[in-house]
Amino acid sequence: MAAQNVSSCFDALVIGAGIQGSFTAYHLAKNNMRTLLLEQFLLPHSRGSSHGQTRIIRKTYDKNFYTQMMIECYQLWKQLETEANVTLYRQTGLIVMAVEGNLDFQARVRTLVQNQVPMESLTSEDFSKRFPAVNLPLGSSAIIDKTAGVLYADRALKTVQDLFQRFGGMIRDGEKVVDIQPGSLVSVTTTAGMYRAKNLVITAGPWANKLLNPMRLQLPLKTLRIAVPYWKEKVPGTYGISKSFPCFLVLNQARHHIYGLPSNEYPGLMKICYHHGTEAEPDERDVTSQTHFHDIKVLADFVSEYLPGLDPTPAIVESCMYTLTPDEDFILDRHPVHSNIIIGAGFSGHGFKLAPVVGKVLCELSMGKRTSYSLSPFKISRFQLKSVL
Ligand SMILES: Cc1cc2nc3c(=O)[nH]c(=O)nc-3n(C[C@H](O)[C@H](O)[C@H](O)COP(=O)(O)OP(=O)(O)OC[C@H]3O[C@@H](n4cnc5c(N)ncnc54)[C@H](O)[C@@H]3O)c2cc1C
Ligand SMILES: O=C(O)[C@@H]1CCCC=N1
Repeated sequence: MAAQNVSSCFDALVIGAGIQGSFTAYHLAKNNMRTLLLEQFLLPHSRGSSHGQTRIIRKTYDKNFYTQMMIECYQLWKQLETEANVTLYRQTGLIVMAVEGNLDFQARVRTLVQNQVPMESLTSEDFSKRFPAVNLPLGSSAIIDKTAGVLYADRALKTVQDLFQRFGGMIRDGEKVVDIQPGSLVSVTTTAGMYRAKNLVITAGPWANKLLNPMRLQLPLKTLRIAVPYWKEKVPGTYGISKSFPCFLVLNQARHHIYGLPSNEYPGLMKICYHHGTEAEPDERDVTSQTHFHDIKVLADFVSEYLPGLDPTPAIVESCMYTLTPDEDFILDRHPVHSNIIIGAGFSGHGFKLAPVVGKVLCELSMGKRTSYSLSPFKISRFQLKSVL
């Protein structure tokens, strides 16, 4: 269908069909808003932050507001599974490990206790009995967040997009937004045509600042290319989901956290990542192959120390993007000048599990409703901006 024939004015237009934009569009369509979701690439694609087969879901957070949001996220993920009759979540539990006395660890335990999340503290004897294939260094603490698990990410993204369309929403992929003209009706020009909408939501992942620049807004975002390595089990199944091996998170063992998921998506291979990367433009993510070198070395040392049942050389390395804010909290707010332009950005490598609630509050902002959560941790005004009109 040519863009010119598409209904000329929408209630809402969402730019970016990653998990945040897709969930926003889903909630808007469920609220009977005539909604268009625009995506620069043909779907599905692997250039942004939402691709890949799995993500961790957990209530373990150091900040109470995320744990509170996660309580509703679990319900909304469940609802999505029911609406689409698919399985998106598998409970595995999450081991959290840190050096004794680590303040981040203590904050996470407090938040779990405060919110009555089922959890268990493990002594080192308990630990080695339960997880004989993991070396917990002397002087470490460990807990299990029992409700944590794996989200099937690619399947989840497609499910949200399918349901959005089932609720009457329209997706146009392979259309890059090249111009935005603010106003009471926002005009959006793509490589294929022009659309108008009463409200615009920008959820463009690592491309957010490129879209905001012409509107004189630059958020303090860093875009990082992230290595996604898979490590081979010496004995297949040692760390397997079918043997109930959990996800894990090691706090600041290196400079940044290290996390892993049980072997599942590629049989015999376990995904273990470093919660950091190298600064890169999203369109240049793959131009040099050398920059994963440091992160892989950190992970290889970790694997040798903690997970002796894995070969410490990755079998596969994929890539993904993070968009970091300085405090690693999200940006969920209105454009400071154009109040019918809503921004969801800076998901800082931990936004997938929270997307059902992120989408809900971006929808609420767009519809002028009172938001279900306080958005003060997510405001643009917490930063000193260089260039806002
Ligand atoms: C390796 C890795 C592991 C992670 N692990 C976890 C985890 O375990 N748990 C967790 O909760 N989170 C995790 N995350 C984070 C989570 O995946 C991200 O926070 C989330 O996917 C961000 O989604 P997004 O929609 O903001 O961005 P994206 O997925 O990048 O979506 C933005 C979309 O906007 C489109 N776009 C941009 N510009 C334009 C334009 N001009 N016109 C049209 N379309 C445009 C892009 O093409 C893209 O599709 C991980 C991330 C990575 C990279
Ligand atoms: O959000 C998650 O669970 C993962 C693991 C911890 C660091 C970031 N992403």
